[in-house]
Amino acid sequence: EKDYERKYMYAVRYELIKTCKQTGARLGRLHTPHGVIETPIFMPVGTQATVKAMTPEELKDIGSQIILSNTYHLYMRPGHDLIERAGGLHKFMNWDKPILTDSGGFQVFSLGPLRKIKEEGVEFRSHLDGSKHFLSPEKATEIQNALGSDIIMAFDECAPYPADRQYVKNSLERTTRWLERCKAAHKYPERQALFGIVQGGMYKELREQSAREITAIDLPGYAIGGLSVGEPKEMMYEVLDYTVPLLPEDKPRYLMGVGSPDDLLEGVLRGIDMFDCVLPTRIARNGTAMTSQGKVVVRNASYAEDFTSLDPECDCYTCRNYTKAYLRHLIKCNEILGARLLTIHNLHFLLKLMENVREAIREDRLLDYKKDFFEKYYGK
Ligand SMILES: CNc1nc2c(CC[C@H]3O[C@H](OC)[C@H](OC)[C@@H](OC)[C@@H]3OC)c3nc(N)[nH]c(=O)c3cc2[nH]1
Repeated sequence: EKDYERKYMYAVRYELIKTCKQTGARLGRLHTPHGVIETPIFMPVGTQATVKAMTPEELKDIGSQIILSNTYHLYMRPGHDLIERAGGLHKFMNWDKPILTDSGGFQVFSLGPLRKIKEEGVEFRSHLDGSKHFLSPEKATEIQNALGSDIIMAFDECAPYPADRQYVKNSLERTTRWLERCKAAHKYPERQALFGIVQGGMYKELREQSAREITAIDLPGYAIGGLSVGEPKEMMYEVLDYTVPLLPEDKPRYLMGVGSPDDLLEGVLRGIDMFDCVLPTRIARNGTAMTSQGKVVVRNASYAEDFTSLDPECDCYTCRNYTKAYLRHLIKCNEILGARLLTIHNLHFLLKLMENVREAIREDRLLDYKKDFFEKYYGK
């Protein structure tokens, strides 16, 4: 039975190991064609088939189990057909662990006025040369089939924030129809897991409607979309409070576009298993580090002669070998090594945070861990 399910029912199978007695947090394993992923997990973002400034070996050294890449960007450049001819995204970027790709929905919607939404799909202009393009559920699925990612996301509309109730209702109902079309167009369900995405904005009844409609479609996993779009943190947590319980316990739950350390912890407490965010890599390139003592902006003059390591409690390559003064120098000179060393540290920091979270769940002490972390990182 297990083997049958493993081989033929789903490309990705979630194994719930335990639920933390103190909270709703879960410890799990995600079995994929490219390996097993321990959850809760933070997934580094590699938009253009690379996690910026990192080699695959460095990503593995810091504990990355899965990385993300972007359908919209890869379709635009170098083209999903070229990547297919290269043997698929894993081969093209020399990454033999799991890959998750977004459907491009979020990207084309964030292109703003350049795009027109219709039942058929979305017409938009390329951010590179202004040429006209069209993305539909079928096209987004075809692109991800060509890329060969282990987890592919449904083509959805991430409603803007704020958005009026009727708009959000029409949008979520179209997203459900689009999910049916993605599932019908999906060529390899036995080796690429299609995840549905729950929408519904910040409206309780609409979130309940979307969760009902999306989970009525049998899939290997489900995401909560339409959050981390500028709404207040408390609002996002409230939406999670009433949306997560509507998702099936035996499938992975992915909160898209989240997040900062506090959002990761608050999401885990509410039963989320998977997260992605550009934050750690993006702020690294601007010279900001996430450390056990909170954020450190190495560019600040106060670090000019600070010959201590970035984070006394961190054992990453950067913290073992370089000082704040040297990192500040590299960032001030806009040296590539500066971006590399801070990216290594920030990704290691978040991956280590999630490893500590998994251990805390295992030992039923996640609330205590969260309290300690908040006091040290946020000073509260
Ligand atoms: C930040 N708040 C945020 N990001 C949302 C992403 C995109 C995630 C996407 O966000 C970047 O693309 C722009 C990342 O590339 C830079 C992508 O990684 C490859 C990542 O793909 C999973 C959403 N994607 C879909 N399909 N649907 C959503 O409702 C949604 C909501 C998000 N909120």
